[in-house]
Amino acid sequence: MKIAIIGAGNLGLSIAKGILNSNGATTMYLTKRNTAEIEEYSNYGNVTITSDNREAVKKSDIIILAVQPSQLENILESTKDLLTDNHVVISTITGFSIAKMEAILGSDYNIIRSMPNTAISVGQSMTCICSNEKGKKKIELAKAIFNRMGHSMEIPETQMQAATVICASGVAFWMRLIRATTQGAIQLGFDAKEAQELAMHTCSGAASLLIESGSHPEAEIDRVTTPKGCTIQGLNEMEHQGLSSSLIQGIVASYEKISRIKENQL
Ligand SMILES: NC(=O)C1=CN([C@@H]2O[C@H](COP(=O)(O)OP(=O)(O)OC[C@H]3O[C@@H](n4cnc5c(N)ncnc54)[C@H](O)[C@@H]3O)[C@@H](O)[C@H]2O)C=CC1
Ligand SMILES: O=C(O)[C@@H]1CCC=N1
Repeated sequence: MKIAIIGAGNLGLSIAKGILNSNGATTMYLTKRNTAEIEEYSNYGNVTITSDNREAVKKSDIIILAVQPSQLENILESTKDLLTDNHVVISTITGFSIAKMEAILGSDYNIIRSMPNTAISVGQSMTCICSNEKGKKKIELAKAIFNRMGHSMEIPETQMQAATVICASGVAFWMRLIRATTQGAIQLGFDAKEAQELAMHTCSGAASLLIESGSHPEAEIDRVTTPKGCTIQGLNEMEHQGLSSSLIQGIVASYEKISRIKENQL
């Protein structure tokens, strides 16, 4: 696959790392206005660093857009004459609807809208995707690309904002939970490094249990909670303090915020 990543910033570079780690591209173009910061990527034999988006589009089949929302329109305008039937345009831009992209490009091109998260750099992103009418036949290709770097799910575009909160912002939410657990572990006597190791591997193991068994979280909780034991004591105290409620309220607040962003109107 010949892949161009237009906008090699935080997310664009995370995607580049994920693709490189999974040997997912025959050639890759990474574009950025000032390329000095990403020169190191040219050490990979198949990667070209450039500030020329037109060259990247011309020489690639899969165009991954990872610029800030305000930069997208100009980029689409300045490259649209190069697009062909073979191109698959994959946007990662938060809040930029397919209708808005079609208003610039027209509806004759394969357009995929995606919401990966930053764990894509380590091959563990939960990525939600949807497409325009024309792009429907490319959804499986897009899923195959993202499945190399984690897990993907096709969703209706109307759920994209909710997916942004749960999957993209979700990385930050889980980080805070891991940090809080780490702080608790330090209070119980572990040093900071040990505490983080215990917290993150326990978190990863808990998620793996659900992924591999397919069981419900409460079923796994029942396996851990000894009657009159320490787990139920801790869990109930967390709930008295509003653990589940604060998480749900935070998720809803995040969703309300993203829903207020003007560009999100479909
Ligand atoms: N799914 C997720 O977890 C996240 C998604 N996002 C979304 O990803 C997009 C990118 O966010 P970040 O990577 O944080 O932004 P960023 O600002 O780090 O990266 C954007 C990059 O685009 C480059 N750029 C600007 N104009 C350009 C042009 N004309 N041609 C080529 N490159 C150009 C900039 O130099 C910069 O390196 C945003 O639209 C944001 O909404 C952002 C953070 C997390
Ligand atoms: O915080 C934000 O608004 C963006 C969208 C998802 C991740 N970062």
